[in-house]
Amino acid sequence: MRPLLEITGVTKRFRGLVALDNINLALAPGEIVGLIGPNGAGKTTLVNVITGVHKADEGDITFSGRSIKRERPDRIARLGIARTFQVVQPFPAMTVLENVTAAALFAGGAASIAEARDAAAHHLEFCGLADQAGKPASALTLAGRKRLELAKSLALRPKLLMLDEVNAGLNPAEIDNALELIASIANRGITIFLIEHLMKVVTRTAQRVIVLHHGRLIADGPVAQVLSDETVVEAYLGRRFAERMAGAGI
Ligand SMILES: Nc1ncnc2c1ncn2[C@@H]1O[C@H](COP(=O)(O)OP(=O)(O)OP(=O)(O)O)[C@@H](O)[C@H]1O
Repeated sequence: MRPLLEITGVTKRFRGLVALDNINLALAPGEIVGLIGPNGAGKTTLVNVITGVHKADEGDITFSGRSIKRERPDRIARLGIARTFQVVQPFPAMTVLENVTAAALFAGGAASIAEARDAAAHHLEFCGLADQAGKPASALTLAGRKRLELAKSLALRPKLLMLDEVNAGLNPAEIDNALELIASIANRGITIFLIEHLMKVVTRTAQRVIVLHHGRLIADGPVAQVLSDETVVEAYLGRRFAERMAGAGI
């Protein structure tokens, strides 16, 4: 099957620092892929390069078969790549519904504001926020703001959704709920790239995991295989984690 996203030979430097070093990877339609790695490994830089926030110094990025390397971030978003941010930033004075309506209008395709509002209401329902629609976004809890972020992303009608630490700061019950929501988004055929520190999230949700370390891709494969990979254990996970995973039969 043709990959939805293909990254070939991508390098990104910040002055002397090589933040991404000759990265090659592909995401197939409908996959859930985890992206892990220690602080400073290059995870957010990779997302920023895919979304056009930073331009790659070398290499190419194709989406649905066409190069997006030189496209602007707004154009890339409209082509079907959405992302959430580590720090969620809704328009605080606008209602929850208005926030998602604004995203739907940005995406284009709605014939009128009323149509965008209807689509937004549908996304809020899907994300379990229908009863909060009339509240100002500032009134939401952190878990609520993360759901709002997901609803806004869905309003862009993405083919690829990149979730940057979407579970950070949530309690275990909230994480369970968020994972259920992520799985149901994937069930709609949306490819998910899950940038995570929480290993539990990756092992429970992703089929495949990619590991970055010092800007290099050091592993890419099925979750169980990567988590028992010697290089990954040494570079990132640590011996105790690997033993715990083996004990849990993962
Ligand atoms: N705009 C920038 N200017 C200069 N250096 C940057 C910039 N963005 C990232 N870097 C550097 O690039 C490297 C990779 O950073 P990046 O934020 O991509 O890592 P990360 O894996 O997302 O880390 P974390 O898990 O802490 O978010 C780091 O050394 C970082 O300091």
